Amino acid sequence: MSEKARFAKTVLFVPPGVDPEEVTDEMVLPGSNIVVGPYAGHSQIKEVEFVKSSSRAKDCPKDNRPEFAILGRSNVGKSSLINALVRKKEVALTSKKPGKTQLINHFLVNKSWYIVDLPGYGFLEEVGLILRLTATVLLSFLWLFARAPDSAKTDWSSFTKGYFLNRETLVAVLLLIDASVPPQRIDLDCANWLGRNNIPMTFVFTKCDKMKASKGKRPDENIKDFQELIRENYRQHPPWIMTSSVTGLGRDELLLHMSQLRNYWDQ
Ligand SMILES: Nc1nc2c(ncn2[C@@H]2O[C@H](COP(=O)(O)OP(=O)(O)OP(=O)(O)O)[C@@H](O)[C@H]2O)c(=O)[nH]1
Ligand SMILES: [Mg+2]
Repeated sequence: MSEKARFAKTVLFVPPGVDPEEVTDEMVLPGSNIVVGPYAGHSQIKEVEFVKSSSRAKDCPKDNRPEFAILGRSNVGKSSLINALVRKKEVALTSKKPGKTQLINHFLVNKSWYIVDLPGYGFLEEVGLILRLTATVLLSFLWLFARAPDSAKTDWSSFTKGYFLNRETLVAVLLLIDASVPPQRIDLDCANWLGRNNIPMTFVFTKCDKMKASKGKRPDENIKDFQELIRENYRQHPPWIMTSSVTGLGRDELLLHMSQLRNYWDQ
């Protein structure tokens, strides 16, 4: 294998249908490590329709359409990203106040594929303390490795395991990472968990417009730090892309990337 192909294979995301030896700079989407291949196609969103909220994987739509799950810490910008992709203000609002059993929200795009809005991880709701989706993932670590209580076990099996591990139509998880702050343990844990379970993911770095580093590092530096922490766990680096819901940075590129993943999955 040539040096170039080795570089392409370890640093870039080379999609199906592309020979790493043939990758050129023009094939890499700006602000990302994503190579565009022959499966990329129509990517713009014309129509979005809220379909349903589900609390368990088995309650999710069963029509076999491909889907992307949006996952990330609370406040990372999940709803803003969905609204930016869709170019509508109100679409993701439906998921703003999920009831305690309404955790997985399906939006049907162009009558052909789904965007799935999941609640943010990293916080507990007030009284009654319902652990929302990925808090459950994290509790499940405790359960697996440190014997958390039975309730965690129940949540784990019925929810996290049920959705991420058994959802056959899941094309990829878009794991949102706030690029305006240094790498967070909770995000790294989540990425590593997905990686260990072979669940395809794309890192979507949000808030990349926050370039004025009054204190701390710039987004590109935080992104580099995050990649380095992730690198050792993967033979091939997962796709990543810089976005901003404020400036629209990365929007069209992310949609194009999603189209190639979807079309390959769908063939
Ligand atoms: N500067 C900047 N701010 C952003 C961006 N995306 C989101 N925000 C802000 O970050 C805050 C949280 O955004 P949301 O989209 O509500 O975050 P969320 O991940 O859906 O949060 P939860 O639903 O609570 O899990 C809001 O104040 C947004 O205006 C971005 O790209 N740039
Ligand atoms: Mg939200």
